[in-house]
Amino acid sequence: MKVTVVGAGNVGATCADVLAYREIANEIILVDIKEGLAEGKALDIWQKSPINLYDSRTIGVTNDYSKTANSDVVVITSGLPRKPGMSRDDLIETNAGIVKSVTEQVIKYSPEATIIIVSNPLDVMTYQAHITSKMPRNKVMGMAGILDTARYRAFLAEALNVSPKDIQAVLMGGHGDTMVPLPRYTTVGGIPVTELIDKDKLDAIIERTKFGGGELVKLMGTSAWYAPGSAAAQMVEAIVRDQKRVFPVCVKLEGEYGIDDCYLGVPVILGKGGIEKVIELDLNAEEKALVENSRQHVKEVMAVLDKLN
Ligand SMILES: NC(=O)C1=CN([C@@H]2O[C@H](COP(=O)(O)OP(=O)(O)OC[C@H]3O[C@@H](n4cnc5c(N)ncnc54)[C@H](O)[C@@H]3O)[C@@H](O)[C@H]2O)C=CC1
Ligand SMILES: O=C([O-])CC(=O)C(=O)O
Repeated sequence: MKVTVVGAGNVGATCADVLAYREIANEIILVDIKEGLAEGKALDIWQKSPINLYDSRTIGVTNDYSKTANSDVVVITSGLPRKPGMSRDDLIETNAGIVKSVTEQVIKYSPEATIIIVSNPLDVMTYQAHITSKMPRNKVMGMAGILDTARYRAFLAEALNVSPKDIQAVLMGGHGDTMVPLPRYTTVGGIPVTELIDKDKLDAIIERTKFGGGELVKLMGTSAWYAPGSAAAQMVEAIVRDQKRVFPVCVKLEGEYGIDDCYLGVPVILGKGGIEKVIELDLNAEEKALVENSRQHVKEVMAVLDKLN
């Protein structure tokens, strides 16, 4: 399997590293616009292989998309990260141009690839890749839900003093402050979380999750990369190994949840066909209202993108 990661910055290089050491793909191409950066990071990851015992080959290139030809999956992480005080939406103008030009190059050399967008603002950059690539919705998707649920699960594991492995959760909506963690679909070793934690504590964890990206931006002056890079690699793994994993993924909704033509995070089945199924949950009135609020926000940012194109 051949996987390309565009953007050799914090998230892209982490993703390539996880893909390599977990041997998710045997050939990993790292691309960046900055001369030498992708070559250097790919070489560093390759030189780690005798230590960590893997044989996936990582190769870096500066803007040479011919080397990405016939990739099975392409992860797009190129673009600016936010700084303290910024929202993800503030990145739209710069990142839309980057995602558009990168998608054109990717599709030229790998017309059959499945594309995973990571660049922010996530839902709207997924929309940008979709309109540029003109690919069906099952092959163009955005990574956010695995990361957002991972934050939620990690906070819960800490509060309950249990292993994060045993916490399962669903989260829906856009990748922003309007995201919707769903306590009714959160379990701890099969036990509904509501039986194990007070409502006040759970509400505080939900609020922390919604602003989880911003918490890290404030701490580091730039955004997170270990969990985001690993989350993107987990999506690649589900596709290349045809695992049929159930994850929250950003996808174009076409009538599901009564929503049309909007890119939102929803639970899906991820396998070799990309998004093989959108799972429709029977949301209650309160959950529906929260998802609708998120939909409206994403739609507003999609309208900004329409003006840029
Ligand atoms: N979806 C999500 O959950 C997450 C999204 N992000 C987003 O991912 C993006 C990348 O974040 P970081 O890796 O931290 O940033 P970074 O600044 O470390 O890396 C971005 C890389 O993209 C490269 N780049 C810029 N234009 C390019 C082009 N036209 N072609 C190829 N490469 C190009 C830059 O040279 C840089 O190396 C940001 O937009 C960030 O907001 C970050 C974390 C989570
Ligand atoms: O917060 C950011 O800007 C990056 C991101 O999307 C995240 O870490 O959730």
